[in-house]
Amino acid sequence: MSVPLVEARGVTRILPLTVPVRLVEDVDLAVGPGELVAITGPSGSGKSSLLYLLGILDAPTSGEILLNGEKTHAMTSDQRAALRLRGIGFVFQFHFLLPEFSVIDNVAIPMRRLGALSGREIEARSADILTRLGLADHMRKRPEQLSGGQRQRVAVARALANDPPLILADEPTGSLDSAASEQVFEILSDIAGQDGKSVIAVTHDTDMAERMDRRVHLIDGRIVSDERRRPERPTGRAPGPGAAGIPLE
Ligand SMILES: Nc1ncnc2c1ncn2[C@@H]1O[C@H](COP(=O)(O)OP(=O)(O)OP(=O)(O)O)[C@@H](O)[C@H]1O
Repeated sequence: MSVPLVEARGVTRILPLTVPVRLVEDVDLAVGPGELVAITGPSGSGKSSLLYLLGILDAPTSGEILLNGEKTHAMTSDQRAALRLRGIGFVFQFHFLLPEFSVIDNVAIPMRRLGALSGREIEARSADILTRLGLADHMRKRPEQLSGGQRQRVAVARALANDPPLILADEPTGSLDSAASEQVFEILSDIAGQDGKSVIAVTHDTDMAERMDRRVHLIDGRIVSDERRRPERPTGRAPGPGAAGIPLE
């Protein structure tokens, strides 16, 4: 792997409570473009904590997180927010769509915040992403008019809005039935395999984890195994438009 898209180097996160809580301990992890990585482990093993650290939503107590080779430790919170907006798409177990907005307007939110495209371009791009995710007939609906699986696909579409090279998903299929889970899995798999994005997903679903390129298993905040099922994708492959690096501005 040349420069990993996201890297944790010796990352430890301790919550400074009266009795300090060790969430993540001495984690080294490097993920390259096009990799589809499962983070697994028992409940309370630190999976979500690690994902939030990789997504610079939280900061390590010691060690460092690098995005596209850039150290994030010394960045201001504004710089981190800008980096997240452009460089990282998040998908959570619960979709967190805005109920008063239409599906297409929910997908447009990150693009409007970024302010790089015109209103017409935003509308066209939102429609393209939703069409790709099989939601062309639902764009003008409100989230409440959709099934759980459709809503989660809208959440994935929103995560893709600014074409980030990194997608972080926390139990993305945790509240879905098996058919809807399969659809979301296929989409995440395509985002990695076809678009060349790095996709890291926390999951309790061992069957799904087995089908990913790589499985990182945590116990008590430590990585106890890191198994690659498929060889690393050659770095020349894939990265689609905007996926080659994370712009810092
Ligand atoms: N704010 C907090 N205060 C106290 N303990 C916390 C806090 N946040 C997390 N923890 C504890 O830290 C540990 C790791 O939590 P984390 O949510 O990362 O685990 P997880 O593997 O994602 O769990 P799950 O599979 O149940 O979602 C757990 O034991 C959790 O209870």
